[in-house]
Amino acid sequence: MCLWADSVSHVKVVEWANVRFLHGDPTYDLTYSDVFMVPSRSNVSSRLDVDLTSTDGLATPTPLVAANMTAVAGRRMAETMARRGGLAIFPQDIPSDVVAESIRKVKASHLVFDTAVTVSLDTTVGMVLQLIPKRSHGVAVVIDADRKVLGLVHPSDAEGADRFAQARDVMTTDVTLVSADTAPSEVFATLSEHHQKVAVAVDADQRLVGVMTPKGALRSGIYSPAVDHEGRLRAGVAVGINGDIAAKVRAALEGRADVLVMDTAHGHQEKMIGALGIARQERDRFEAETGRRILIVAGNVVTADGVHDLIEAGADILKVGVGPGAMCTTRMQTGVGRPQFSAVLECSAAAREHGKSIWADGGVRHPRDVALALAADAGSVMIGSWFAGTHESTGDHLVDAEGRMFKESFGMASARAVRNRTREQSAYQRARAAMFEEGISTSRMYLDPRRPGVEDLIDWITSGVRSSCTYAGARGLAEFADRAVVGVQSGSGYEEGRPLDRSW
Ligand SMILES: NC(=O)C1=CN([C@@H]2O[C@H](COP(=O)(O)OP(=O)(O)OC[C@H]3O[C@@H](n4cnc5c(N)ncnc54)[C@H](OP(=O)(O)O)[C@@H]3O)[C@@H](O)[C@H]2O)C=CC1
Ligand SMILES: Nc1nc2c(ncn2[C@@H]2O[C@H](COP(=O)(O)O)[C@@H](O)[C@H]2O)c(=O)[nH]1
Repeated sequence: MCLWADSVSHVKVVEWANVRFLHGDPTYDLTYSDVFMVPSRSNVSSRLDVDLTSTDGLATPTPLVAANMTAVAGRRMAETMARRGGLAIFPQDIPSDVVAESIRKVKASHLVFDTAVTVSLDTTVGMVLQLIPKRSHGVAVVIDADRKVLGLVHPSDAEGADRFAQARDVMTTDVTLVSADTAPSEVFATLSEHHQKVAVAVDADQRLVGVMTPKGALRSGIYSPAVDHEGRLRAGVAVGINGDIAAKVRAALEGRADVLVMDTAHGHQEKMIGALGIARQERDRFEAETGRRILIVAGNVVTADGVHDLIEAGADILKVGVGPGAMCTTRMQTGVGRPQFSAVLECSAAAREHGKSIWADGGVRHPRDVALALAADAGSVMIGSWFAGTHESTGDHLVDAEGRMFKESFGMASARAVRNRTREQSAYQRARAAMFEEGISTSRMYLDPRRPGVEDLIDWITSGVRSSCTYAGARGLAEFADRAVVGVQSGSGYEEGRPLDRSW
């Protein structure tokens, strides 16, 4: 720790770990809400000049990871996250053959066009309306047995129709068809010209490839997809620390996982260290056979000691965060955990000593939280509950008494998740395991009507982070962590920054 004068802003700052603090060394641990960043002189003249490539060794174009939670990460989330440059991690509780099949589908998806919601001519209107919200593009494509496009159903087409009417009765045949190699900017122009909301891409045999909205076309010009060695979308898989670790790791690797997440609540325990040793062995064997090196993420930890021990045991990236999660009861139940900003700061510095990095896991509720985690030198940021409230999360759409759409979420250490995870054990063992719940079993994650899709949230987050980088004068995330100057604020300081939607 040292005192020094900042050459740009001339404020006295203190270097603590990897971030510079205004006004000296904080004497207690901090959450994201406790801190703010001050602007510095910058020569970055456009937010689009900022490169958001993750600094965690995976080098994904967008430093965001959808958490390995059953209510969050499934096939649609994985595909959409990767198309926009991030990642999703399939949870440990899903059988490995199901995960492998989901990854196969993710890797079969188009890099640019979104996978369509498809129905046949005789699908009932009730079913069509249930399927449309599974994706953000807001339509169902009617196809025949050969995947040839017959029409489109918009929710408005089905208004007033009997639920047992069929897609053929309500579909429109006024479809903007484009070839699958059309540039997104051209798709955008065509849609504007025809006043259409969605273009349908087809191959040379007129078979459906995917769909694109004007927003999707814009996004394709901003984001690069996260791709594997074959140019296919990437996805990760989580493995718990119980049972046959070698078999589970092998199944994940053979199922084409691009990153392996060794995951438990208390990552700094001997059982994790043993499990990591096994995972590393399997990973190295896989590399020798295939030439593909898969990075291992391990956690969760919140101390430098935890970081050092897990890196020694084989971790390439550390998952950091105990108790900040929205579904989490750990802190209230055990008193254990650590305010997340300080946990990220200390653990990222410890990991960098080994040339490694961390993921800041949990507690993110606003774009600013992601920016602060990256300023504290997280390589990527993992988000669970916030993403649970989107079209692409795994849950069904539900509607409350006021007509607001929500999805149900739950913690991975809740009684509900524990019951699921221990389903092959005896009733007695399951009941005993469920006594140790550290998460909530049901919660409502409302879809934000302005940002109902995970891509809307990614846009919101990344535009915030790009802007944070330019305020700090950084063109990339390593530079951002280097240049960010952080201050500690009071509760009223935080409150002052919140927008007001009505007068006071
Ligand atoms: N980031 C966080 O703050 C937290 C995250 N989670 C998430 O919940 C999911 C389930 O994790 P987990 O409960 O570890 O389940 P796991 O199924 O991975 O089991 C954990 C194993 O570790 C043993 N263990 C020892 N001490 C602890 C402890 N303090 N907490 C938990 N297990 C302990 C358990 O034994 P025994 O059951 O006999 O004690 C069990 O064998 C994971 O996805 C995890 O990331 C859960 C809690 C906190
Ligand atoms: N203590 C618990 N932590 C949990 C549980 N389920 C998930 N998690 C952790 O939260 C993050 C996601 O945080 P969020 O704020 O974005 O929702 C996740 O990755 C886990 O580490 C739980 O039941 N108990």
